[in-house]
Amino acid sequence: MKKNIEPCYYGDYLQLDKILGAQSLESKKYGEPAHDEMLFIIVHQVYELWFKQVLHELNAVIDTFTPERLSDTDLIGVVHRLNRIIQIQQLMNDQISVMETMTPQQFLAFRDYLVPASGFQSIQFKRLEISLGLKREYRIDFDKQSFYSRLTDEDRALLEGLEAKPSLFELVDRWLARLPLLKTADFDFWQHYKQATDTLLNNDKDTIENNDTLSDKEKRQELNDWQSTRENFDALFDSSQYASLRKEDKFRLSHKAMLSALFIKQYSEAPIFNLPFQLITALTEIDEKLTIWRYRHAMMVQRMLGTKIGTGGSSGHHYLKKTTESNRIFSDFFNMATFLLPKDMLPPLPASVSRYLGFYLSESTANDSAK
Ligand code: HEM
Ligand SMILES: N[C@@H](CC(=O)c1ccccc1NC=O)C(=O)O
Repeated sequence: MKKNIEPCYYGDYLQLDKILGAQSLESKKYGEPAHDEMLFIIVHQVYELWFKQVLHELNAVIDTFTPERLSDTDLIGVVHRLNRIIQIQQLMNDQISVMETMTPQQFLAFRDYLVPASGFQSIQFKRLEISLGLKREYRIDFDKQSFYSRLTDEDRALLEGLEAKPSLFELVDRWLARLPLLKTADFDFWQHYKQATDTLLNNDKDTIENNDTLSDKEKRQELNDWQSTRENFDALFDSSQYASLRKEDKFRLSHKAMLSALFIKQYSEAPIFNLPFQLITALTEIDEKLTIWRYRHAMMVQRMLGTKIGTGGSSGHHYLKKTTESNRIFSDFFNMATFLLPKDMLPPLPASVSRYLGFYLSESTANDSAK
């Protein structure tokens, strides 16, 4: 690092004149200044700053994943950055309660001045969703049309450009799919796994059938649910069945990525899988925290507006509540728990597998030609 020549001054360094001079109340322009609009503006500005930081980390993670191969040192950096994002998300979720100190009536004192603006126009939030992996086809119907119609041409072009690039979801999928975890010469995990899951599933079926506390209707319902779990399990061993369930959006990960992730989760305590496991866990956490934010925001909206429509033209609370479940990105990592076996049902990992994977995971892009 070089020695600084000019003295640095706090306010100049942070450009506080710009930041602290950027709160102009709409209500004041109309000659009716509303005390609480200051809070409304500052809370949104703080969110946008955190979005900026989250995007900064996320873009760095995406850049790391973009080359074909990833070294384990790269993976350490990725997990570190994702964990930083998670901490910021926690803060963003907690921040909702600061906004909620404003009462619905205090909000109504300036709300009409904001039409037709709304969070729909937060480009950084949309960038975050798209970069994580939320494609237009996954958005709910209202959002499919409205998503782009309320933006300036410039913003629309920016988001459409981003949609055309690989998202973190796609990059992680590709990385997982390339890990050679499926079969080695002396170890066929999947054959063993299939036998073990058959035993587990049949036990569950017996439990339902012999449960006298269930009515016939309840029993039928539980057996139906059991049947669809059975189909999901079968699809793990049958790529064409997997593909058809994937078409119905039952799975989003590719078949190979799904199996790799499952393998990693099963053997998460093996040192060689620990970093990949931390990656999967961090992505799960990011999805969960974003879902919690959507839910808390939707609750706040209900509290502020009841069932009034939004300034952005949506149905308000109802629309936002729907997006909490439908805008999930890494839901496969959550549902994967369905397929996990207890440790005592797992075959031990042969040393050859660890050695082989150890080589693969610690290999860097530069070493490719040496392979
Ligand atoms: C009094 C507080 C708030 C109310 C009543 C409110 C209300 C709403 C409503 C009704 C929508 C749906 C769009 C519409 O039709 O208007 C929306 C969307 C949105 N709001 Fe808020 N909001 C509030 C605070 C915030 C804050 C603090 C943020 C932080 C940045 C935020 C970010 C967003 C985002 C990103 C969307 C788009 C969500 C999506 O499309 O999935 N809102 N808000
Ligand atoms: N959509 C909100 C207004 C609102 O919350 C808002 C308005 C302008 C800029 C940001 C906003 N925040 C989140 O939607 C409403 O319908 O009251």
